[in-house]
Amino acid sequence: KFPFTKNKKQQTTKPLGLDHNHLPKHVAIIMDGNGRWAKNRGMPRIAGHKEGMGVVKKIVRHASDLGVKVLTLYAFSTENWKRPKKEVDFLMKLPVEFLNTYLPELIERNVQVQTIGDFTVLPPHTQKAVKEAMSKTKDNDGLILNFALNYGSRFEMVNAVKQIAAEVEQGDIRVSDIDEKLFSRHLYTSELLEPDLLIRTSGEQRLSNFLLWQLAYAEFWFTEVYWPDFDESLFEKALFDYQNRKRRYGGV
Ligand SMILES: CCc1cc(N2CCCCCC2)n2ncc(-c3ccc(F)cc3)c2n1
Repeated sequence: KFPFTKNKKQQTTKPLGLDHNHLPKHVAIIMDGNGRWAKNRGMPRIAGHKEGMGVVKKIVRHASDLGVKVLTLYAFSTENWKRPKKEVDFLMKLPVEFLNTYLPELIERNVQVQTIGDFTVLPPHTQKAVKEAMSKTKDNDGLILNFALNYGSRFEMVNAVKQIAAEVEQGDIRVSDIDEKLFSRHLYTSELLEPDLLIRTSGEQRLSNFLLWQLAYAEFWFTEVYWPDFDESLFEKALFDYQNRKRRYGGV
């Protein structure tokens, strides 16, 4: 007799906790809501960014402890240059401050710092701090902590098209060689696994020109919570929901 339950719908027990053996390998996060968080408290926007940086440290620790392989954080988009100069100057100091206080722990945790985005237009002090972190952690094989800095997905994709067109023009490749794999290899993320899960805070349900090609098959998880109020338990809830979406309860 088939093990069917009385009623048509398959009844299966839903796991209670996180299955540490089936975590998403690559989690991407749009850390949104820092300005609104500050505004609601009558504080300047930069206070929200500052608070948000503390949450980055907490979530990096937790992702590293859980065994997530890659964590990509949208820290600065190409659109963010339109913010007031004072705010942009503040934001451009955050990588320096973050690494001054946290690089030793990242090294101890075997974290490898990487970046995606058009790096060369960042201020020299920002570039210097991030380059130092990348070189000091390049041999680590723990969590890959990947910061999207001055990143824009459409710029990245047009850039790839230009590179590929130039390779065809030079005769390095033929048009018939161009396929999805070759295109992916011309993106900033060429060495990375594609994201399995995208998390976005503050209730916005948009991609905002983030990893448009790479997120083609990712699960999207949204929360109303502003990034400064995001924490380890919400992070685990996103991973738990991801696991329960990927599982099919008896169905195909
Ligand atoms: C360049 C703008 C920016 C903004 C920012 N925010 C503000 C916006 C989102 C909330 C988080 C705090 N963070 N937080 C960490 C970094 C960081 C970047 C590179 C690196 F190597 C180490 C740390 C960061 N960078």
